[in-house]
Amino acid sequence: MIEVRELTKRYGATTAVDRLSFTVRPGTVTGFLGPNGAGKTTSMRILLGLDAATSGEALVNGGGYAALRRPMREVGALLDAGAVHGGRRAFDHLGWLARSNGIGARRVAEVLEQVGLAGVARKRVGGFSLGMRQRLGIAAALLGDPGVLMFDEPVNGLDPDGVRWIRELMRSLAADGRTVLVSSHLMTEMELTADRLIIIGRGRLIADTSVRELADRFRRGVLVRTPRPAALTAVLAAAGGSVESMPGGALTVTGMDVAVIGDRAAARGIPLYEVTPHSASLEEAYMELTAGSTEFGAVAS
Ligand SMILES: Nc1ncnc2c1ncn2[C@@H]1O[C@H](COP(=O)(O)OP(=O)(O)OP(=O)(O)O)[C@@H](O)[C@H]1O
Repeated sequence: MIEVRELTKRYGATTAVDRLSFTVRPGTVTGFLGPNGAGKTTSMRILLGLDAATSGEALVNGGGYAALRRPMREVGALLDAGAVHGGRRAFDHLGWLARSNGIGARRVAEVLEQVGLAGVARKRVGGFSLGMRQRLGIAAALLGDPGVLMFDEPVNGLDPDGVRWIRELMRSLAADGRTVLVSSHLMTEMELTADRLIIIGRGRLIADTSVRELADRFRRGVLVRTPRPAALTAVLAAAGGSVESMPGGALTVTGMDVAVIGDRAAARGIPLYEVTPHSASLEEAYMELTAGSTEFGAVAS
C-alpha cells in the first residue's frame, strides 16, 4: 500500500507538489496521470527516499522508505532506465543489486527470464536498445519480489510490442495482489492499463477515481433517431428527460438511460432507428480536467 498525505515539495520558488494526498491499494494498477511538470516524478522520488519532502508524508507499507528494513523486498521501482553503467553486463548489474540486498543469484536468472533478457544476460548494457534498458530496469524492480511497484513513464519510447508487454506485466503484477503505481502523461495508455486513476496538475490532486467513474462522469447523453422526433420529445420530456434537437433530425437525451428511452418509446409505439449512449473519450475528459494545469500550454489568441 502507498499512502501520500498532505505531501508538499518546494524547490526554491517552485512548488512541485502541493498538499497532495492519495492512497494506492493492492490488487489494482493505479495510473498516476498529469501533464509535464505536474509533480509525478517528484512524488515518486519522495516515496522512494530519493528526495526529502518539504512537509507531509509519503509512506510505503505504513512507513517512510528510510524505515524499510529490506527496501528491495518491499518496493521496486523503475524511474530512469538510462541510469545503468553501459560497461556492465546485464547479469552483473542485477547481481550486484541482488547481493547488496541479500538476494541470491538464482533470482537474478529468474527475473532476466521474466523480462525476456535471458539471452543477452552476458551482454554489455551499453549496446542495449531503449526497450531492452526498460526491461532491465523492470528486472531490477522485480528482483526483491516486492509487494509495491512504481514505474515512471515505463512505455516512453517503446515499440508497440514493448508497450503491450509492459501493459500485460502491470496487469499480472496487480492480479498477484501487488500495489502497482504507474505514471504517464497519456490517458490513452492508462485507459488500457489502469483500474484507478490519480490525476494531478501543478502538484495538486485533480481527481482520484476509477476509470469507469470517470467515463460515467463525462457521459454526454444518448443520441436517438426516430421518424417521429416531436412525439418522442414530448414523451421523454414528460418523463423527466431533457431533449435537444440536433442538426439532421437526431435528438440528444440527457438524464435518462437507454432502457428507459426504449421503454417509453415502445409504450407509445414510437419507432426508434438508433439509440447510442455518447461519452466524451477519456482523453477529452482528461484534457478538460487538466486544462489550465499544463506547464507550457499554448496561449489562446
Ligand atoms: N531538482 C529540481 N529542482 C528544481 N525544480 C525541480 C526539480 N525537480 C523537479 N522540479 C520542478 O518541479 C515540477 C514538477 O516536476 P516533476 O518532474 O515531478 O513533474 P512530472 O509530473 O514528473 O513531469 P514530467 O512528465 O515532465 O516528467 C516541475 O516544475 C519541475 O521543473
